[in-house]
Amino acid sequence: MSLSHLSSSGGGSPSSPGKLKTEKHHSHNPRLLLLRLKNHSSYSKLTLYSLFGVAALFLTLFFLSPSSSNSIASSSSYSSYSSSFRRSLRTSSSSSWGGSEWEKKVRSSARVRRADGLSVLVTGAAGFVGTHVSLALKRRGDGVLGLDSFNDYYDPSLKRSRQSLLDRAGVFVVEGDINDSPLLRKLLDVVPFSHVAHLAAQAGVRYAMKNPSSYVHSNIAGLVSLLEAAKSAEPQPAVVWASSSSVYGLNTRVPFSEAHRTDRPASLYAATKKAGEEIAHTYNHIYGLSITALRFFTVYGPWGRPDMAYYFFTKDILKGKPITVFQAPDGSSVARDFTYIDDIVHGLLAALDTAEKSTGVRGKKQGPAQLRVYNLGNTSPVPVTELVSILERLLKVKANKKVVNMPANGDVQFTHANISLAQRDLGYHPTTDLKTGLKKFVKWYLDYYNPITYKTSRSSSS
Ligand SMILES: O=C(O)[C@H]1O[C@H](OP(=O)(O)OP(=O)(O)OC[C@H]2O[C@@H](n3ccc(=O)[nH]c3=O)[C@H](O)[C@@H]2O)[C@H](O)[C@@H](O)[C@@H]1O
Repeated sequence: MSLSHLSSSGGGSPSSPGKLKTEKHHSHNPRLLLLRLKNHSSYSKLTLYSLFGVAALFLTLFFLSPSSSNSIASSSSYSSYSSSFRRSLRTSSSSSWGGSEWEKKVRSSARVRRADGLSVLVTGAAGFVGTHVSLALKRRGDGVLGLDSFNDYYDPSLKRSRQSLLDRAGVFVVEGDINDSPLLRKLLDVVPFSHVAHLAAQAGVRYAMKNPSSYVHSNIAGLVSLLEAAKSAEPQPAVVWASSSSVYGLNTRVPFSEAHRTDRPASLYAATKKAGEEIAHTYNHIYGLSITALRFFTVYGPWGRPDMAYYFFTKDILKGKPITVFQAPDGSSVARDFTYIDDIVHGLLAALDTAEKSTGVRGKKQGPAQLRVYNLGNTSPVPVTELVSILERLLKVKANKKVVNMPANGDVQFTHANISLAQRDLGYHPTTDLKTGLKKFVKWYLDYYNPITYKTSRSSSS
């Protein structure tokens, strides 16, 4: 239940708008409000009791939380705490941490099990890319600790399923927000991480018009909070983080190279990722943090993100619902350099493996540190119309397509990565074409959701 919902639910019965109005007028007098409520229906009493209940729960949780004493110490960390608290309320999840049992789990998850292995803090570990990266690191014997806020930007039950997968692989995911500075400090204190794979972010290009502040919260404030913790840690970890192909914005030179302009973002999402790259520069420059930004190009695959077109197209095609396919104003299709998750994981692990150590000691730079930016794309753009045709063939269902001109929603018409830099420095060689990758995605999707509609449509068409 959201706080806004709570605040709007106080007062009289929903079926008596007149009474509601009067109560609003006197709502500044709590005694009068109490008296009025006493004479009201049981519905009103219930509402009042639940309000008191939630307030009591809020206070209890606040004072019991291990981070509350730290949080009260400074007003900025207090506001970080309360914002993460609000977020966890919204997701009706608990984000308690601390204690010897908890520290034991943290250490055990982060324990390195191969010679010269890495110990990596993966933020956004229950996210799409975060899950795959955590599993791949764990498989090769690296120590991995996850951090995730489990927010409700998309179905949190999918994140919980990914968490179960991670749990079975021995990866513990701490529940918390990257803006919770005391928590970050604690994690970096308990484990001397060699690397941070920072994948927690507010993703999605078009959603930025609906909820702009969530982008500032996660992609700007959250990144600063993470880098602050990293620069003060002993040792300073090397940071590899997810930037985005969207930073190329209105760039028309193709394929997109790291040397091209990125100062014309087309969406707030892109602007926050671009700002992240500049923020990374300052932390590298002042504190000697080794930082690598990876510009991902429309990553897709099993365990993917339900807010992305390939995912919800699959869902809607199976349900027989119409899908909206964007086209450019001149009638040409929009296209994306769709990149398969396994290729991205290889690129990211190579970025971790080639990251040099940060140079700062006790928050002071001791010498120049590595600062890198790489495109991780597939180098082969595919029109969205073709994406739909592939899905139709794989699902054996015809899509109900509505082709419309691309709305002014922050989307760009075309993306295409030049990956020669990543090829040279990371040995990055994507190997999965869209058809092969979507086949794996569809197989996973049908397995995961086992949709009745799909079974019905197959049996009726055969
Ligand atoms: O490469 C990136 O940097 C970005 O890739 C994706 O963003 P996007 O490429 O817009 O991916 P989708 O939202 O899945 O859209 C894919 C294509 O489908 C099109 N589309 C989307 C939605 C829709 O209803 N119809 C439609 O034709 C879009 O215009 C786009 O060309 C991710 O959502 C971003 O988080 C990520 O940072």
